[in-house]
Amino acid sequence: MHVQLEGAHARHPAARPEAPDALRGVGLQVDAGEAVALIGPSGAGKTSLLHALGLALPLTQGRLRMNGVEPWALNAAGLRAQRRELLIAPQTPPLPPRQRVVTAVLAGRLPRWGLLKSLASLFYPREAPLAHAALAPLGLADKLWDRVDRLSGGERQRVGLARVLASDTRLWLVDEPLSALDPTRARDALQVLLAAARERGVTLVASLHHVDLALQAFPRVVGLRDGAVQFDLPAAEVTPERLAALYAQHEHELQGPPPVADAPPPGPAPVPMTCR
Ligand SMILES: Nc1ncnc2c1ncn2[C@@H]1O[C@H](COP(=O)(O)OP(=O)(O)OP(=O)(O)O)[C@@H](O)[C@H]1O
Repeated sequence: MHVQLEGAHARHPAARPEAPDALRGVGLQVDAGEAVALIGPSGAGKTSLLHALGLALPLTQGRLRMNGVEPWALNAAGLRAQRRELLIAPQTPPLPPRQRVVTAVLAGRLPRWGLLKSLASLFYPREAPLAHAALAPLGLADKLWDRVDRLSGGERQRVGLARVLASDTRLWLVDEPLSALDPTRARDALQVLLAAARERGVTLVASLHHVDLALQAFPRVVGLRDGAVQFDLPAAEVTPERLAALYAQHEHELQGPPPVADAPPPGPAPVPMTCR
């Protein structure tokens, strides 16, 4: 899907009146099948930009076009149809505690399924092979029938990515997909995501706190700060000087998130023993 933002301003409904807009005049054009990384310090507007592209945050000024169509000018049914073409993957995937992994992954298909098929899938997930195929490249094939609340944080995050792989949408908007993964898993998961998007011609826009990974893996990198695009360049042209300016006063974020220990979920609470 081709997406184009011009002079985009947006603010969150709950923003304090004196707070500046989350997006302040963003211009961005992404071709069908292109992969773009968003980087920038905390509060730069990366999530807001993904939500604006994902029709979850309306523009207060400017224009958004998707395949030449202005989605916010459509009627409610048209807007719903446009939303079915895209998937927003939040940093922490919303996974109900007792849900099975297979059901969580197949949720990536829900926008395409009718109500009956969606409900039936909750009780009898017929498309389990589809979920299995999405989990396998992320190293989670053996977790298909596990409960999500028995997974570690990193496994849950990879289930969120498997949900993206299982969807058949044309635009993937992925918000910091690697925060709970160790460096090797993060690199592998990113390669899986990029390869799948490339093979299927899906447009991929991903925000990343791992600046090194963004520069290594993505052909094009957009630097955001204070709700505006600071640079939009091929990764090879993003120099240390540009990064230093982008992260000025936030230098510690340039190192990426702190290393994670992907601990298994906490076990059952200890049972108190009483001695007579
Ligand atoms: N739900 C909200 N309500 C009000 N203001 C918000 C909300 N979410 C974000 N903002 C504000 O919008 C601005 C941009 O935030 P955003 O979350 O898009 O940044 P970000 O670059 O994704 O940050 P991070 O890297 O920390 O996730 C910030 O000033 C933030 O305080």
